[in-house]
Amino acid sequence: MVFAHSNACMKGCHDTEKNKDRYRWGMFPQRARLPQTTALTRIFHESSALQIRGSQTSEGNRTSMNHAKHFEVYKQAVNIISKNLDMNIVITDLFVFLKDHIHLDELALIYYDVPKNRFQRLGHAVSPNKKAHLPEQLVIDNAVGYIDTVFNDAESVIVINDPALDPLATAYALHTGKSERYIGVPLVHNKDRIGGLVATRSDDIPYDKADKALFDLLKSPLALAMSNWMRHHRLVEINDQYLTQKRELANKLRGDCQHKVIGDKGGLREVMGNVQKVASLDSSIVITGETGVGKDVIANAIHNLSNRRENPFIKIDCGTIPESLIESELFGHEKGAFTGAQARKIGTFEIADKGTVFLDEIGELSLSAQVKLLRLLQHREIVRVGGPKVIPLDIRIVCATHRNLEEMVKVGSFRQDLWYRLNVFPLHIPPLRKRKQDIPDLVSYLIKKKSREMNLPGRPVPNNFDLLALSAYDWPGNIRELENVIERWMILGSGAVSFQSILNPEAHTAPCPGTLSAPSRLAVAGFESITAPDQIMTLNQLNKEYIEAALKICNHQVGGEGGAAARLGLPRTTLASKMKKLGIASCRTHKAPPQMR
Ligand SMILES: Nc1ncnc2c1ncn2[C@@H]1O[C@H](COP(=O)(O)OP(=O)(O)OP(=O)(O)O)[C@@H](O)[C@H]1O
Repeated sequence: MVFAHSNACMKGCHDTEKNKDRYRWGMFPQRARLPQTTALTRIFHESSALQIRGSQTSEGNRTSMNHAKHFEVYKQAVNIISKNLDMNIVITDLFVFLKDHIHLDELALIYYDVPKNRFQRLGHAVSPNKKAHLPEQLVIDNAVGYIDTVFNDAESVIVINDPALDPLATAYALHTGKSERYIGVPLVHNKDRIGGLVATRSDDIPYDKADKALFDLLKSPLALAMSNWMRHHRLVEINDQYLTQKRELANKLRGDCQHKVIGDKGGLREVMGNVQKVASLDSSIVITGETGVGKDVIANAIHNLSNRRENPFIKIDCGTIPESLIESELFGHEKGAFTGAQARKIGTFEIADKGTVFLDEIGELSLSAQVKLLRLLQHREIVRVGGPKVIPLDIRIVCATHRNLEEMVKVGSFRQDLWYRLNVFPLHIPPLRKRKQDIPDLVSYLIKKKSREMNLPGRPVPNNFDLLALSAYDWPGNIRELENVIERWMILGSGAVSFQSILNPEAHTAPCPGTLSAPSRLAVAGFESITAPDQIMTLNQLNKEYIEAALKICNHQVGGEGGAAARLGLPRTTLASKMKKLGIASCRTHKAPPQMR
């Protein structure tokens, strides 16, 4: 048996008659001097001294294998073992082959599955008339100790003619219900204990020295094959894990993205209508718009609504890659294509085959890269830098720019033919100041997003006053700026700080209509009654009136319980400084200054 005896058993064996049935010895007498040879010739050299049964038809039919025949058997076995990565096929083919050289009814490759603490059958072949097979999995007591004992003598082939003498053989015999004879060889590769090859025979004839010689021949190639299989298996497992993770992330991303185009029913209704129309086609798209309006978001939406959604979506920011590298980034390069190209590099387009490439800031693309991009768009193929090979690709190009590409075409810094090829379907994203109706939805979406990112237990809710302040702002940085403002607001403590103070209203609010003087009840009532532009006042005016109204209601008490600060949800000091800034006389008729804490 491969994983043969325990120490205790071995001891006992020396003292009993049964020991004769259970013999194991080093296969090859130590040679005084071995020529410097390869592993293969060494095995061949050593094994040639042994007797191997030429035919299994009768025990007496043994022939001394000559050098050439021995080598022939080894060669054929190696051929079978290395032909296939599937160990089941290897063992089945090996079983058929070995039957011409040794008597066996069953052949199995086994290994010890450490996490599951059990022996596992990996490849298996059996004679058609054999009914009870070695089990697929088997648990024995003290498996680790048992394996230690077996592998400490890893150079030996083990023969067990009495299963009672070996714990694993005993367990197998209990399972099959038969007392069989076993021959096995432990497989070690690079000092790693890989597993073992086990054969059984059901007749009464013991395995002998010639059988052992044959098994010894198999151990190196089998150990190598099994080690390769294990590595392959591990890689397949890792690959599967990555694919699962990738699928989950893609699903999550898709899920996020589906809700991410805020304003699709509002200010982006028209844009999203066009996205729906063009997404499933392969037409190139140019997205234009100011910085931060959501060009990335729309490019993502196009990919996710297209038939390419299961394939890669890769964004390249042409503005951030040095001009000297951009060609190699996009199209890849061959080894030695230029100084420093020490290995072949696969470019983004190749990686994104069957998917979408989003070229942000396409206006930054060098003229030579523009030529290559044109070739991709015209012929659906690329050539790596420094390479002769034409590589066909199936890519959809979406690009974006905040530069005026038509102007660039006019001055010759952007190729006209490429511009026509790209600009099949232009999409313009309006700036946030032109779609302020989206602000409330964007705000609640961004608060939700930031709360998640910042791991906050609850989500702050802005009041109407806050929303009005946000709507009055111009948003030169568009949604990216809104996102930053919200993050700052949340970090500073949403209840304690107003958006106006973050936005610096003096610089960005709409021009002051001058003489507007809305009744303070507008402020107190939450502005529901504002219905016309001339009713809008500046936020400073509004703030002032609102705070004055609150003070009046609170009997001019600023701090303490029931004071205006508490009612306004502000720390007393914050309200006091606002009052100072807005020119509101503090504690005009304050009744209880000591209460101000
Ligand atoms: N419609 C939208 N719904 C939700 N979030 C959005 C929307 N538009 C933009 N955003 C968010 O605003 C931020 C900026 O958006 P994005 O990067 O897409 O802008 P951009 O136009 O590509 O900017 P740039 O021109 O600087 O590259 C991102 O965090 C994005 O998630």
